[in-house]
Amino acid sequence: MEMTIAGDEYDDEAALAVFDFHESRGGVCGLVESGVTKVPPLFVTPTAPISTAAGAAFVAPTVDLLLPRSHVVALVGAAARSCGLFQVTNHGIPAVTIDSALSAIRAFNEQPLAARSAYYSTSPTGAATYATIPIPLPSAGQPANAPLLPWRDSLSLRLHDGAAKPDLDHLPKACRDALLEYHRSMTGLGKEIARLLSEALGVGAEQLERATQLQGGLMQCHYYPPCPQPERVLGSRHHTDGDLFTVLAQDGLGGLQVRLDDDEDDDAAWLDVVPVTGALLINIGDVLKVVSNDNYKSVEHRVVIKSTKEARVSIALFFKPAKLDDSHFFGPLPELVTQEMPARYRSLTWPELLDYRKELGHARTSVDKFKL
Ligand SMILES: O=C(O)CCC(=O)C(=O)O
Ligand SMILES: [Fe+2]
Repeated sequence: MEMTIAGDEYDDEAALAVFDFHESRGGVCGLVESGVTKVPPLFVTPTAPISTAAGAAFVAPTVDLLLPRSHVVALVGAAARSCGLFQVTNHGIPAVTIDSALSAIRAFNEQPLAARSAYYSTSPTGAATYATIPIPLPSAGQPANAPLLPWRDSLSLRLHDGAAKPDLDHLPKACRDALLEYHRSMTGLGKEIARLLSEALGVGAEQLERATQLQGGLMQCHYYPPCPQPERVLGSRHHTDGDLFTVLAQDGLGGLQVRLDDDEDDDAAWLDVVPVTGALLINIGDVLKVVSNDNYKSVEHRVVIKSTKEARVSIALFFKPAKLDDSHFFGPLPELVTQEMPARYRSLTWPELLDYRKELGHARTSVDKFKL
């Protein structure tokens, strides 16, 4: 029986099917290993088939971090203003660190089910959880317009400021050392990106450095298995990231797409982000859109599945807002609020933003609720 999934609630049958899927604890990879030739209904996009063939290609603006600093700042600023996405090269992270981390994620996902299923959990707590994370349903009564589950298994690491040492013992052996090394190497780069984005706003490098939580945070290691019917699924539904910025590493397969025009609602507006060996992508998120008082864009993106044979791997490291002067609130930087450019947003907190995103099912490029 075909099950259609639309509207804003799971029906009983769908809820049961999702439950059974999670009970298998093997993720989408488990389905593929069991030899499915047809995508199960839970994963099918209710909209028209996705065009997964090479669409219009988009090479993200490239910033060579070894250029003179003033050039780098200008390039970062232009990219953050025009599209909210850029890639950095000569970033100082050894290629072997990135490659080892990507390989380790592959190894974790491709080990026998019994080894990976020990980490399977849909509740986002603890140092490491592995799951096919359901696509959030909007609670505001809008049509979901998305499958219930993405064609993706994610290993989520929650790494605190080095304080939570015991937690680290719970990280899976198959990938622990490589992922910790990758994570460690990112603190310096995160700081540098925050400083560059800050300078490019003309507010001095320290402003965003202070506003960004540079240690710890959430690192999601994504594994997108091959799919027998790629045009029927989504690796990730369209969304903007909620944080200040995200550093994304990926292998060479491709599948990440961006939509640069906010008003455009048609499938043809999606552009294939061309993977560039050795480069790291920087995605501007909703918090920075607010803090920059709309000087910067938070880019809408999604992931489609490109291959019936090969799995894609990526790592998203999210830099979220830090507590500033004992306050949990953030808002447009005072230096960016002028008579000509009044504050576009009121102050808000990170949990407030997360709640609002949940309400929308993460679907909109929007921090509208906080607009003044
Ligand atoms: O896998 C990717 O390329 C993107 C992942 C992503 O958008 C996210 O984790 O927020
Ligand atoms: Fe994202």
